[in-house]
Amino acid sequence: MSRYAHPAGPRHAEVLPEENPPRPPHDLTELDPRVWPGTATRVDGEVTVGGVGVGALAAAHQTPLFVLDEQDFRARARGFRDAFSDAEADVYYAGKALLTKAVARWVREEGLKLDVCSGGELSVALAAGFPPEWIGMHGNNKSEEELARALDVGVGRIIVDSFDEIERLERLAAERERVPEVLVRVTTGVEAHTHEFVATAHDDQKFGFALSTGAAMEAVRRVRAARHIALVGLHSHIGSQIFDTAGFEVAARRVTGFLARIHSELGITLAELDLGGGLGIAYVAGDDPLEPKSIAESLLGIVRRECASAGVPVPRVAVEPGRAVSGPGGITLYRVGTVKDVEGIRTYVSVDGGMSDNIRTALYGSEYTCVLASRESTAEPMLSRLVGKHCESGDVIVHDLYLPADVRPGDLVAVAATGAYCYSMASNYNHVPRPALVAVRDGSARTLMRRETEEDLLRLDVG
Ligand SMILES: Cc1ncc(COP(=O)(O)O)c(C=O)c1O
Ligand SMILES: N[C@@H](CCCC[NH3+])C(=O)O
Repeated sequence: MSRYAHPAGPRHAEVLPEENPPRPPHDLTELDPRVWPGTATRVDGEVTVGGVGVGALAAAHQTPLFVLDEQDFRARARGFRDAFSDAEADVYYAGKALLTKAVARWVREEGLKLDVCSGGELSVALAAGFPPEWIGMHGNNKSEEELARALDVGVGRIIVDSFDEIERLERLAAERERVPEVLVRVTTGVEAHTHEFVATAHDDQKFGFALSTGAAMEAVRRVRAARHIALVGLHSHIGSQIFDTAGFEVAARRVTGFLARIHSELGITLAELDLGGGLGIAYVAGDDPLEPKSIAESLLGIVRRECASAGVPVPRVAVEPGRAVSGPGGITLYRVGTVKDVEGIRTYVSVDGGMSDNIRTALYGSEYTCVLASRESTAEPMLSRLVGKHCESGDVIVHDLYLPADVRPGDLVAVAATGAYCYSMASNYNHVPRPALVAVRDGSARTLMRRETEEDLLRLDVG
């Protein structure tokens, strides 16, 4: 049974009073600028992004289609760089959110560094000509091959995450007569206000060394004792899609306090403090993300104050935003295939993608905004569920949304804020080829990732 009742629409006359339904928006055609890419607008009723209409995009590149507003991406990258420029802090774009060769080049051109967390992400960065010394390498279980490659290409820094890794890195570095710079990843015990799957600073999880158990201090000691590893700093990342400053602030205070403790107990001055990523973005109306400038002021202020009161030099600060750079500029276009009214319950609008191009709804219960994009309609709002084509009833893209009641097969719908963690988490479930990713700018579209074909899928099947 539905959780929601439709207030008035013809398709949902029966009222299911378990909970209040979401209210229909005043205007189903509106593109809320907080949620949609900077250049998104309607022209003669059709949604356009980067000056290109969705109809033309779908005709040229088929659907589903990831569309990325290059101007929006670059502006957000610059926004972070500028927000942290006073302190000469480093901004590392977290490539896990979305990484292609073109994206890596934009990141470089906008003056950001790059955080990678696998050999695959590292290869994309290197293939794009990204300077290795501007790359930070993450991962809680980096393989020998990944660490060896990071050393061989000379990545700027490695963030160590386990005692096994410290030993492994020391051995690999000694074999190569190299001395990589490392940061120790610390878990500060902060309970970030976000989905439990994306919170990363509480003690009971796989990342980092806990401050509370003494593991973090032990890691610092071991790295110091290792002859082929240079300890340059500490790293803390509390989680992702976070809206309130409190979690960031408490973590910054604790990790700076730890830096001061290292200074007083071990006589070591650490030069770098990386406070990770995690800034939330607006997925639906009412989401109220923090501005890079305000978070920069608050974090830098805390680090300076804590250092001053402990009498330690202020370290160079780094942050690692991913979602907040690539998320808002991306949309996904789908073509409606079937519209099924489940009498008295709701209407299921099925599109030609689903959980293989957006797993976030199924995985985290994420919310999204979706509009009819190929045309405007004055039909009344119909409470709908946007679902995919996969063989899974949890294959939902948007649980509850209002679409015009005349939505029909052939229409294009657009889902907003899919630039982060959608393409990068895409799969081939049900042997569905992954969509193309195109960048739009100044009226033209450029393919960044071509659509996968069935031949691509069969190529791997060598049995
Ligand atoms: C270590 C680290 N840095 C940065 C990020 C980027 O996070 P976000 O995309 O939320 O900014 C993540 C992902 O949560 C992460 O694990
Ligand atoms: N993949 C997650 C965020 C995790 C980021 C990596 N630590 C998301 O879509 O929200």
